[in-house]
Amino acid sequence: MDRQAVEQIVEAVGGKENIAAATHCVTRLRFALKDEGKVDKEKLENIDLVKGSFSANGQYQVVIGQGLVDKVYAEMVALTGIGEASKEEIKDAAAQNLNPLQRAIKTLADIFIPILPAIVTAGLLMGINNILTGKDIFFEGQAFIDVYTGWADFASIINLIANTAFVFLPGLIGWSAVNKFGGSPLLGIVLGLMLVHPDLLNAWGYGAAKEIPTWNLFGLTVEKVGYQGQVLPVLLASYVLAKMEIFLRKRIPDAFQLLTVAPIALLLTGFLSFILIGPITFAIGNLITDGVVGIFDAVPAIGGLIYGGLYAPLVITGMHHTFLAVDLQLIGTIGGTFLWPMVALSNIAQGSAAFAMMFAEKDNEKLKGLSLTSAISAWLGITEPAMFGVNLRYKYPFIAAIIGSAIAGIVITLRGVMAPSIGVGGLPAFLSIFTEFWGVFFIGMGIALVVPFVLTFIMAKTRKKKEV
Ligand SMILES: OC[C@H]1O[C@H](O[C@H]2O[C@H](CO)[C@@H](O)[C@H](O)[C@H]2O)[C@H](O)[C@@H](O)[C@@H]1O
Repeated sequence: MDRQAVEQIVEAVGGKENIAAATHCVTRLRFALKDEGKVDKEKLENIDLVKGSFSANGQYQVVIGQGLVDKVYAEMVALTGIGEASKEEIKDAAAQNLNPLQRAIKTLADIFIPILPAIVTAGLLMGINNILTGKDIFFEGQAFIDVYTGWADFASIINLIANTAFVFLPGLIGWSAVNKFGGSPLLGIVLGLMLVHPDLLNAWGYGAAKEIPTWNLFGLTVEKVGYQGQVLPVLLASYVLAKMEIFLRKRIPDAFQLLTVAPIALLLTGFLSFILIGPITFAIGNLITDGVVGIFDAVPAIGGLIYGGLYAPLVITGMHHTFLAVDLQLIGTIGGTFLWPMVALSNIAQGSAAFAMMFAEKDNEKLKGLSLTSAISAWLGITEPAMFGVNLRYKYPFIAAIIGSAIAGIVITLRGVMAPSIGVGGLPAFLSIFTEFWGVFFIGMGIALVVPFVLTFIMAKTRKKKEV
């Protein structure tokens, strides 16, 4: 690790004294600065390690890149004495600068980011299962497991491992949400799993059920159904649980806390969840899903154009993970998401625009190297190095990528491309797309690869001609 470069970063953001707190995500250092006016942006962006920097969501974000950012952060912690505890502090410090809507969006993103690895893994494994069980991939009219029947159970076990994260999704969300709201994560897991308890009628069987089982609470009838695939019930229940736990902890003497806090909080939240929170949020969740599906059904091209085009600008703000909630809700209710395939194509488009810069700016050695490595990263699902390191610096590659991504978005949305899960973005994404949509998805990939490349190259040449 280049210690001197890390020192330069600290200096450029206004010195150790200007850092209220600092943390990092997959690719960026995130600072809560006392005074953002003290940042020397030019000096900062001239440091080799730095791919770009900007202020968003009350944080000053410095793009370093996947893998490296952890090391830079560790070095900075050693250098400045900023403790690991500052991870929470920075969120609080930065949240002070946000309005309530921004804060709600950020909260949602913060809840879904920690569960992303489990979901992406599920998507990748579902992809393997797709290949083994999808018809017409290796043999006409038949799946691989139809011809090699011995592989059927192998595929079945892969599928079981893959969909575990989805079957118990409320458990994962409960853990992350209660943690975010300041309660005990373990209680969050219990709460989430309670909502998908096997004694309840599985939500996925609700529509087909001849009779809905009920509880009778002194005359009040409560449906005995689970909340598989639902996002809102567990989110709101987690909020209630965490706040109740905090309330009780403050009022109950230490000696009685173990005996009282968790049982009371869980019991009350449990009853509230089945009687009120669950049924109400279930209905709201379905309304939101119907709304999103309705828009994409009515005007698919516009939906594709907007989401395909605007996803990359959303990544700039760091708020893109908020949409994971919508993806998961779609997967839980209609069995797949038509939004995430566009995310994957947007990743590819950013990579291609950056890649084109390698040829357009042949004489710029530093840019050439960065173009290639950041393009590869984007093609594998991480776009910040390409966006901040190359495309946004020159602006036109970013615009070219957005155009390519929007066109690809329109094409795949018009054909209703869906994924059973969120998977690894970029080029490997096809694995996580339902196999019947592979053909049109490959066309979308082709557009996302070629259009940004060609447009960037043409724009670069046109600009050069004008300069002469
Ligand atoms: O901010 C990091 C990256 O976040 C997104 O990608 C990650 O989440 C995707 C699901 O939303 C997943 O498919 C991908 O494999 C993950 O890397 C975003 O799409 C990227 O542009 C961004 O770099």
